[in-house]
Amino acid sequence: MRARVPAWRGLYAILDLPHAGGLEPAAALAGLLGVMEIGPEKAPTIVQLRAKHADAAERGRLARELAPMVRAAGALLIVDDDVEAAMAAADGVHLGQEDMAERTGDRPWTEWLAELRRAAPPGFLIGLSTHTRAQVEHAAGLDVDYIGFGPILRTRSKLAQEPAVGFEELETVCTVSPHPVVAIGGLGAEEALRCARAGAAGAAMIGALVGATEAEVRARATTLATALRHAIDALGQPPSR
Ligand SMILES: Cc1ncc(COP(=O)(O)OP(=O)(O)O)c(N)n1
Ligand SMILES: Cc1nc(C(=O)O)sc1CCOP(=O)(O)O
Ligand SMILES: [Mg+2]
Repeated sequence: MRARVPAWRGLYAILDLPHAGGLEPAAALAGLLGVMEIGPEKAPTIVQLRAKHADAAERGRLARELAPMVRAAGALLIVDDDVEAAMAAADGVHLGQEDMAERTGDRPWTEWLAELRRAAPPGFLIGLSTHTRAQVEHAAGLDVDYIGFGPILRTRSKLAQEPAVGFEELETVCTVSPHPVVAIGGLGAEEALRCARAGAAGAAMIGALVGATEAEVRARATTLATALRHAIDALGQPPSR
């Protein structure tokens, strides 16, 4: 089985704050979105706000500030970790295995996710990190919209990382997962294209999108987004929504 291809296929840009290139959040985001060159194939289709060092109030403020820019570009804003900030201002949330364990405690994940679905607006996206085949198989029974799978290669952007899974395992996971797969971890342009050819719906990146100026970020994001969309569409499966 191959998962359906979502409309948001392509570049999944992670805006990791504080920005490693020293840019303010809005400038880094403007670069990612390629403001002057927006077209469905030239910009990331998803931007994730990942602000691990911000407190809840600051994360909420950032999500409210950035959401209109992301939406004006025709993309979706996902907030990492923070369900409350995501529900208040964004189009979805991304949760890791540890986030889920903390949130659910002794409760079944299915039950907690059903509650989240009921509370969330229609179309709200829920993403879940997976790092092993067992986690992918567990996720298959969960009401999530996509899984992150990685790290594909070792990453410099996350200290506490799981062992690298590699491209062959990604290809298998893309075949067995009913959910669209977003590949993550250690990806540059070449690696992202390999992920697309392995069947990933998206390639998520932090480091490959960092630049010291807005123009530099824009050049990186535009090139990557365009190449990825072409590679994914070349597989020939029409997007489902
Ligand atoms: C698309 C995507 N995939 C995986 C992750 C990692 O989430 P998590 O394991 O919760 O780690 P943190 O990013 O929260 O440190 C992600 N953020 N996005
Ligand atoms: C945030 C994150 N999660 C990962 C996972 O394996 O779940 S890897 C990762 C870091 C991705 O950054 P870069 O593109 O710079 O390697
Ligand atoms: Mg997390």
